Amino acid sequence: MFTNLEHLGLAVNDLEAATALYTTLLGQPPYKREHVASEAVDTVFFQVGGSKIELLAGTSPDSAITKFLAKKPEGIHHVAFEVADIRAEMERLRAAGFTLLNEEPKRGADNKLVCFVHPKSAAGVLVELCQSVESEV
Ligand SMILES: CC[C@H](C(=O)O)C(=O)SCCNC(=O)CCNC(=O)[C@H](O)C(C)(C)COP(=O)(O)OP(=O)(O)OC[C@H]1O[C@@H](n2cnc3c(N)ncnc32)[C@H](O)[C@@H]1OP(=O)(O)O
Ligand SMILES: [Co+2]
Repeated sequence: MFTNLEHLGLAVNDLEAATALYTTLLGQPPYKREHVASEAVDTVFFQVGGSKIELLAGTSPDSAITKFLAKKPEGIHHVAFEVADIRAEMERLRAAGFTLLNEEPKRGADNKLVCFVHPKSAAGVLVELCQSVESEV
């Protein structure tokens, strides 16, 4: 079951400049900065009510964010939903014909297990499923 819009992922060229901008825009500082080596990204998280903004910058040429920004302007990169049971949701989406970008859940940022759905099977939106690690059975 999808339980919440967990975060909006924004791809940015200059993480420090974007962090300063969003600190002013949101009127609050980020609550977390995290490097995710497996994705070759640096992330900065802001909490906005029940949702979050995740700023992402690529840290290597083969980072998905670097590749994205080589072809597209800065902006919305993905939408992430919180799920109660990521494995069950992956099975459900596979059976429904969605293309998943990873076979198994993988460690994401912010203490989450994550999986991505290809934008081509989600009406042009890169969708991320997130399950809190603490809640993993
Ligand atoms: C996990 C840490 C953190 C977290 O929250 O926990 C993150 O969120 S990390 C986020 C970065 N990691 C990822 O995005 C992993 C999943 N992404 C991928 O596997 C690729 O980026 C992929 C498959 C979506 C695109 O791969 P690639 O760029 O090599 O392919 P193309 O450029 O050929 O794109 C194919 C096709 O898809 C369109 N596209 C690409 N990226 C996006 C996007 N973010 N949103 C919407 N559409 C996207 C692209 O335009 C191409 O379409 P076409 O019509 O053929 O031009
Ligand atoms: Co994300």
